[in-house]
Amino acid sequence: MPQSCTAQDISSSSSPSMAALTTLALLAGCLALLLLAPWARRLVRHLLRVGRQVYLTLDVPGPACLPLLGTLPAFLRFWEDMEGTLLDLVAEYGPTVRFRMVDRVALLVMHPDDVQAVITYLFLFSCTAFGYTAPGCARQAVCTHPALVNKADQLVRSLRPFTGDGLLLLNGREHRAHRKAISPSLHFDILRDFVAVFDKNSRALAERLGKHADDGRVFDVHREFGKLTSTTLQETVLSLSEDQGEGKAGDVFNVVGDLALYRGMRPWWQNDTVFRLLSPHYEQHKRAEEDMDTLVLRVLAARRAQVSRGGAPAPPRRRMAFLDHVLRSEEAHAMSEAELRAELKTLLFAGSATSMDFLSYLTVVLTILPDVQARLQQEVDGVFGAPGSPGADRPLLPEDLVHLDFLERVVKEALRLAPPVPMLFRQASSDVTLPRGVFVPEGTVVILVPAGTHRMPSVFPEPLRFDPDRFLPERSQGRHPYSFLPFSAGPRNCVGFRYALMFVKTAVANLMRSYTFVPPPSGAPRTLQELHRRMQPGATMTIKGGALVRLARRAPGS
Ligand code: HEM
Repeated sequence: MPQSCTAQDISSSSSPSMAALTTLALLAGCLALLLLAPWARRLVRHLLRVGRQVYLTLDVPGPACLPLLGTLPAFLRFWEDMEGTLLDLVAEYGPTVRFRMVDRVALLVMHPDDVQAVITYLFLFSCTAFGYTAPGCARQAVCTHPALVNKADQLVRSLRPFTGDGLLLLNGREHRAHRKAISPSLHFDILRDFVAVFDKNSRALAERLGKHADDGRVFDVHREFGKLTSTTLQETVLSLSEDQGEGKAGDVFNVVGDLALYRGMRPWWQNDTVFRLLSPHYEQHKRAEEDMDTLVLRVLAARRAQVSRGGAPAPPRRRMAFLDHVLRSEEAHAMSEAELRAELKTLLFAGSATSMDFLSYLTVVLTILPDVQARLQQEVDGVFGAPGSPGADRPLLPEDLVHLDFLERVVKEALRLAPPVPMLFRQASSDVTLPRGVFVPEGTVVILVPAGTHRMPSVFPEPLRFDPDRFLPERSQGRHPYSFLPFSAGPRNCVGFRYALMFVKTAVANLMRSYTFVPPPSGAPRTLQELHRRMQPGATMTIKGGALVRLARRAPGS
């Protein structure tokens, strides 16, 4: 009779293989579940993508990686102290530096050849390697390659709640369409009309500053420039007069910039639910979103109604605000209400913090370099007459700006040394090789750092010296066209760069007509190097502790 097997036998004879099978089945089940869940699939895909980025950029030099965190601490250190670390990074690793963040690889790109490729989308690559040879081309050709045209997705996610999908964040066809609708409204002829507003508001600022000149006390000129910039933008973009506009708009834009960067830099705050439940900044974030909406909603609704009724008289051609131009343009009719709102918020945000921070930086530079300030005053007096002379008080006209050559060079040199937008973020939508041979895998974030490009001694000799005359035409000849990027370049350059230059020149000229900026007796930076150590990168570069100055009235005939 065959022996029956006992339970004991079963467990002892088959337990190892059964246990292994069960474990395997469980694992396979979990894996299948994971792969079926969309979020799990996304996660696995993302990890594979990042792994590929890491592997294919192993030969690009960069700081050493920590387990899990990668080079995030090194990147945040660089972010906190760009002045102190930028040149060291370049000296150690060269003009392309690789960072490995928690969830992606980022490459800092500073060499003008590579910069050109990134922002003009033109790539020099070996045609034969792609099995394609351009007519008349033996090995290399300039080919249009849109791989790096898109903004990095963290930037888009962190700024979108505030501005919506405006020019700064849009990609591809939508970007081109909006750009086409908006650019004509910032045309040179229209900007000439805005000079009257720039002049009126900066003279009002000069008047307000009189009290500081009289009491001789130290004050933070950044707040004043905030008011000047936001009032002027609201007037020229939305057609709001000073008392209709939102006086605190400048503060809102600063907060928005800081919050967007704070969130964009920290991968753990990317998820909306996590940010809402856990972040100490959520309430502030929500308020700032509401403030941005409030700024444009009221005006846009009223103006749209006017235009569609057709009854409201068009504002006189002179002083017509940007919004009035856009609403009357054919392209804008194709834009939805939400798109138009996003563009208005984008223009106000992009134009405000950049201009006010730059004016503050330039003013502090003038306190440190009295010779430059004296030369500026001399030039301004040559155009308007010395203080107290007949006509010295006349309004500034667009024609005057053409004669302020030295001022233009001072502005450019200040933009070179401290470009207000510290980093430009792009993300590779496919694999691409930069002209100097660095391979950029799909998904990699490419960060242009204008301050790094602007300090390459091969392009700007003695790069740390403030020398406005390096922008004289004879000294600019032969300079790489993509070595000076305060407004970026190419099809995604700053749409407001002419506006910004005219506005800044008008404001500085009007202040120089009446005042001399003087350094505070103590606690202020005494050298450019000290000033640069205090520059704090955010969405724009601000001065830690504010732009502290004193003001002295210029004596008649001085
Ligand atoms: C000193 C002042 C300014 C500086 C340094 C500056 C700099 C820049 C830079 C570097 C970019 C490119 C950003 C990127 O690629 O990520 C940019 C884009 C932009 N700027 Fe400015 N900007 C200034 C003033 C203004 C003003 C006054 C306006 C509006 C009136 C403006 C509107 C814009 C817009 C809409 C974009 C997005 C353009 C696009 O992607 O097509 N900016 N700006």
